[in-house]
Amino acid sequence: MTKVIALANQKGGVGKTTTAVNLGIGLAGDGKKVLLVDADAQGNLTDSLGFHEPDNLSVSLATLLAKTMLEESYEAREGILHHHEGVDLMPGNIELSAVEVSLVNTMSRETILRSYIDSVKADYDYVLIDCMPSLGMLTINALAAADSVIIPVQAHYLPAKGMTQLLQTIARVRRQINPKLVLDGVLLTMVDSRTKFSKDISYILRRDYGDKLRVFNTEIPLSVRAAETSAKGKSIYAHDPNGQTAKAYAAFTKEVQSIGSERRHARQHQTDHSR
Ligand SMILES: Nc1ncnc2c1ncn2[C@@H]1O[C@H](COP(=O)(O)OP(=O)(O)OP(=O)(O)O)[C@@H](O)[C@H]1O
Ligand SMILES: [Mg+2]
Repeated sequence: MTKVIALANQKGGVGKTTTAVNLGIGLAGDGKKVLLVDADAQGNLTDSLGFHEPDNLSVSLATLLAKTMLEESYEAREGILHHHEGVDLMPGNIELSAVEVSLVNTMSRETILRSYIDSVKADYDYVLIDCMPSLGMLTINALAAADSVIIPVQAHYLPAKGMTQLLQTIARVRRQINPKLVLDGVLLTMVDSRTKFSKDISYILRRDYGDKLRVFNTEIPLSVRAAETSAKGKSIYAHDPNGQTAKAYAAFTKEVQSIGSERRHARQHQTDHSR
């Protein structure tokens, strides 16, 4: 079964896109079929995968969302690009801004992205949606389309206030649109292990939220090599295979895969006991 994961945080620059790339390519390296969906008008995910002029693409997510809204038909694989490290990409670009505006007056405005993803997901084990830094309609659409959410948090800032708002939005989407939505957890990114501040953030997150949500064991280190990857159009595994960040993203990829099996075991356990 396909698992659809949204990478969301309305705070900008926390590592959503970098995580989408390296989790996606990490999963592909483990033999999974992966579609990355760029749901951000900045087109950073598309750019990071080497399609450096996303605004010049003739078909992108905006095209297909517009067709979905108008109930026009499209080819199942229309617009899907392939990256040489083994993942597919539904690119995004500036046209998503216009789509986001027109969603407001559309029927089923929260579930247009879900309809699109439902039409392509059978080909994939994982669909990862890279959200934009806002809690607007496109992010709501991503949460409505997802089975679970991963929240990257940059270890430089105390996330307290923004986190509460994000958790409330997730809870509201779960109540009103997508009851099966779960929060997989929070991923600490850009962790500078030399500073006490990074350690404090990690400690505070685990202390204040640890009983309500998973904080992934893996922390992504701050590294210039990670920051270089988007310009190169490749993953950290290709750019700096022996570095700490590649190791961390590989470990994080394993953690994400283990969540599915934990849940399956828990369900199995429940059904065994209810027999
Ligand atoms: N582990 C890391 N160490 C150092 N720099 C990083 C790391 N991860 C990401 N970066 C850099 O930090 C910046 C923000 O990362 P990224 O684009 O992944 O965040 P984002 O949450 O997707 O941002 P936005 O909210 O704008 O979409 C980028 O320039 C990226 O290259
Ligand atoms: Mg981004």
